[in-house]
Amino acid sequence: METPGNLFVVAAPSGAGKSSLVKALLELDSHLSVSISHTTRKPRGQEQNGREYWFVDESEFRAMIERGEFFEWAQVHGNLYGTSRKAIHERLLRGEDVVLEIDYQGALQIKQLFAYAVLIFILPPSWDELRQRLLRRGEDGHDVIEVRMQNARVEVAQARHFDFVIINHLFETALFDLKTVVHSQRLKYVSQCRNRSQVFAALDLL
Ligand SMILES: Nc1nc2c(ncn2[C@@H]2O[C@H](COP(=O)(O)OP(=O)(O)O)[C@@H](O)[C@H]2O)c(=O)[nH]1
Ligand SMILES: Nc1ncnc2c1ncn2[C@@H]1O[C@H](COP(=O)(O)OP(=O)(O)O)[C@@H](O)[C@H]1O
Repeated sequence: METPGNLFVVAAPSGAGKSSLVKALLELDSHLSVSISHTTRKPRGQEQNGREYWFVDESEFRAMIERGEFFEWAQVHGNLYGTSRKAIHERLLRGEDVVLEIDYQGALQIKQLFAYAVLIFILPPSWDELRQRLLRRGEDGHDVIEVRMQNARVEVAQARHFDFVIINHLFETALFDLKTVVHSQRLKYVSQCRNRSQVFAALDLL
């Protein structure tokens, strides 16, 4: 089999710019694909089932948990989110690089399963700017934004557990930083092959 691909995990408080950065990165990097999570959150205006997320109801999500279909899952801002095995495992086995856009709880679970995963945390330049971005995005109501601002304090405190922290002040600078992290990990590829194969063997993925 091929050597498993690189696994990048990007987490951030809501509104920091994580989705925008990952989208821009994917446009620049054809070797990278993004994992589509399952969520019980309702779709926003332009979101499509199977593109941003797989939108499911809570009973379906809980049945997937029971069947052991998730590598990780967590409750975030009152909704359930999870990365299905199906979403990433075949692609990693084919040697493709995969990026997960998930919260810090999921990121830490992934690190337990895949020690070689690279954890990247995106910070906003300030609390004020974070609120402005949530308001400008115009997708969430006042109450939802307040919950996200409160949760952001807890989330940002977790940044120290991550391998890299990128401040998204100027978008192009943050994108450059993200690209650099991805490229540097690829340069380490050869030295990590053995460890990666061992993890996959231990998880019965080979
Ligand atoms: N643990 C976990 N968190 C996820 C997953 N998918 C998305 N999230 C996180 O859930 C949070 C809310 O995501 P979303 O509702 O899209 O809001 P947004 O971050 O404001 O765009 C974000 O921190 C996401 O990174 C997943 O599969 N697992
Ligand atoms: N560096 C930046 N400067 C100004 N606005 C930004 C920057 N990065 C992202 N944004 C904007 O902030 C809002 C939130 O970004 P988004 O990518 O949806 O965040 P997240 O996925 O972290 O919740 C969007 O309207 C986006 O266009």
